Amino acid sequence: MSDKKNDFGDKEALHYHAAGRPGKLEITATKSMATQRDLSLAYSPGVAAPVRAIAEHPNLAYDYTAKGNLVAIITNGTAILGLGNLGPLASKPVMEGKAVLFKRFADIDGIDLEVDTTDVDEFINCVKLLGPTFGGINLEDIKAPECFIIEQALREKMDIPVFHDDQHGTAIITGAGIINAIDLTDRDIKDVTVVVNGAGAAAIACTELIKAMGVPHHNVIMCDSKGVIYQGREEGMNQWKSAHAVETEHRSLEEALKGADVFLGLSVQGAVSQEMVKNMADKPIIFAMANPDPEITPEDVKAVRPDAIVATGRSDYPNQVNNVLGFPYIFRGALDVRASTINDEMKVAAALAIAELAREDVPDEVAAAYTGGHPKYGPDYIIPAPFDPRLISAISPAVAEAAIKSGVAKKPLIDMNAYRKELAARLNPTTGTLQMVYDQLGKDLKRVIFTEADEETVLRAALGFEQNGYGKAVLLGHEEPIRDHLERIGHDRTDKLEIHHGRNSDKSHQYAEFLFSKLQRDGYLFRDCLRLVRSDRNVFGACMLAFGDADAMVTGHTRHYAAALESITKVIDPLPDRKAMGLSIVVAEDRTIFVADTAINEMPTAEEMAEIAIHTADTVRHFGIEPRVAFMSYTNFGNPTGGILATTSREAVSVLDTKDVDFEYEGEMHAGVALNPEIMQSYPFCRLSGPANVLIMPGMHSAHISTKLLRELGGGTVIGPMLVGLTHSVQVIPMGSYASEIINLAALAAHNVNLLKK
Ligand SMILES: NC(=O)C1=CN([C@@H]2O[C@H](COP(=O)(O)OP(=O)(O)OC[C@H]3O[C@@H](n4cnc5c(N)ncnc54)[C@H](OP(=O)(O)O)[C@@H]3O)[C@@H](O)[C@H]2O)C=CC1
Ligand SMILES: CC(=O)C(=O)O
Ligand SMILES: [Mg+2]
Repeated sequence: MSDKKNDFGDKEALHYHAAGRPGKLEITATKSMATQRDLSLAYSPGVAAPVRAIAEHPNLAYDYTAKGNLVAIITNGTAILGLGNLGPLASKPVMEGKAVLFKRFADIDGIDLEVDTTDVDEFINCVKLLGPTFGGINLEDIKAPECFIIEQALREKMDIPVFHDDQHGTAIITGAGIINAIDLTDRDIKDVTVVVNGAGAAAIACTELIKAMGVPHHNVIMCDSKGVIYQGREEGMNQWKSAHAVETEHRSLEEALKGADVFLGLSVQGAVSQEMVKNMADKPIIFAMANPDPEITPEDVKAVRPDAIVATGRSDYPNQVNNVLGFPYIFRGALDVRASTINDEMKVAAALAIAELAREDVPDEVAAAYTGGHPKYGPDYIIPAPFDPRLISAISPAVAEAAIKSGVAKKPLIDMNAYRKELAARLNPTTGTLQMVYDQLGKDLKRVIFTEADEETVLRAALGFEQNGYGKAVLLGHEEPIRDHLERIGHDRTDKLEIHHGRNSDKSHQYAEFLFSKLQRDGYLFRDCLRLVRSDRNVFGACMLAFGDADAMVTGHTRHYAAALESITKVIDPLPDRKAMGLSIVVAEDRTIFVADTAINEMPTAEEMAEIAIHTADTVRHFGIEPRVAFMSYTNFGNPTGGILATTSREAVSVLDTKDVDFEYEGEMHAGVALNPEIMQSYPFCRLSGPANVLIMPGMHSAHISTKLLRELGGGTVIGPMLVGLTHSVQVIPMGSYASEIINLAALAAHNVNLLKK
């Protein structure tokens, strides 16, 4: 039984596994199988063509089958986590779990194979014979010392990567954590003394890696179930343990831990007591990694050693040192360059990439996935969290690059930068949609105002925007809180930042005069305008744009959309013949859809809807997407007749018919017809050549509600609403946006500057 740090019990865990379709996996087809023709292509006779091609050129299996993205997670269940030898069938939930992690974190298709034998040769033969099916083999939870023999033999016999996760996956993450824990406690790796508890698969591999990283052999004492492994010991030994035997007086874990700097636990629950950690050196580093329950809990450590850095293998404590941080990404990199093996160079590259990533600022999405505030490199954050979306683009390219350099890549990558972007887009389709925008920004840096820079989230976004090379961040806000946040975040280049506030700006008078010239006939006095410029950041920022003191602006983190817009439009006019409007971008797994008007025109007339469609189509083209516009309704082509909302959508189509537009449009229709090609086939006269990618809504309520629903229910990532149709580039973010969402809109704001010039 666990110590119940988690908030669920065994009953809930069992229900989770049994609910709906039992287990955690299913297989889905990647090709259409809707018609007789599809069947002929996928199976007989169509399948004969790839069969012959592969028979002639075996490498074509990577082009015509799932092999290249398919990894087998293979075990015999002899060391299931720290639960021991419970057999192959009982190990299935863990192996299915690993398959899910492969998919979730690296888009790799994993399949679990539980092999019913403890005979080493039988196991080796079984796995070897399965070779043609897979792009890689992940061995899991096979006990030592058999695992060493099995892995070694399979590496020699197979031409695809074979990787025993409990050995190398664990060693890589432990290595990364140790690098950072040593750094944070001001130690030198050559001086640290280490006690390793456990002498099995994980412990031996971790010990080998930390020694390769610089910990001297004689500074490491290894213990197993019989105590210290000292030179000359005979009981319970094997060649792998002997390699780590040292000359020492110590015979028990308790004795070995006296004065030790580091404890690495890869054994069983409860193997370490509070008494033992009390006697360790100052600022001890304690990695209690037995799963599911550690050798000692962080609470028990902290009660007696508040100065300790503690890590466990679990996700419900800080510092999760678990191989989930490694194996998905290591295989991703190896598969993508068709590496024949995963060698030491690739493992070291992975460890360094992980250690490095922990020292960078943490994005809000990661912070939001964990309770306890925004993690910052330090004793409680020595290693990135598994939900960190940056892991894939940090680790996999490092592994791929090391494979290429060490000569084991059969398909070297040409463009590492493009690969990094592709990886980021693979798990977060938003990145793909915005990539073109980001690519263009790098070539032409714009000055973008962040109006609420004294809000920490906005400040992080501004710094991230600048650090990523998207443009120059111009900060609006009170200087003192901005500097306080910067200090807390650990930003050390404050001298390079440009901070403004209307209250102490020498431009305020000039801006107020300009504003007065615009507003005097609306009853504003000069002093009203001066007050606005000094106190309303949206007015001040908009004036900066009007005077060319900055190129674009992003605002709205703490003010309602309408309120922010009201201030902005006091200064900035709509474009001639254009309507200001809000355009939201919904990035779903397999497509990107634009929805308008999500922000400004509450009940557009038919003419206004047509206008919104024209401007949206124009904007969509700037994203490199050919618009297919659908006018939305709850009715389809006049059936049923419907009320004002339906008829307005229908009339908007008629209005467009009278204009000479160069994009596809159709309506009125409901969302099913617009987005589902099979339903659309029921209306053969429909002029759209494919599913719609621009949805023009009959009112702001439906536009707003539908995009918010998608955002909350997880049907897609929603960017925006993006404000279009003003003479200067301004974006108003939804209140309380994450830093990454602010960066996206800041990037769009910078990108739109050039569109306005066209
Ligand atoms: N956090 C992570 O990412 C990972 C954690 N682990 C954890 O590490 C542990 C070991 O896994 P693995 O190496 O695969 O298993 P193995 O079966 O290969 O090794 C188990 C080792 O633990 C030793 N052991 C058992 N009881 C004790 C004890 N009371 N004191 C000291 N040593 C003991 C065994 O000693 P002996 O040789 O005498 O039998 C053996 O050397 C498990 O708890 C597992 O969950 C493993 C992989 C990854
Ligand atoms: C994490 C893991 O692989 C184990 O505990 O065995
Ligand atoms: Mg394991």
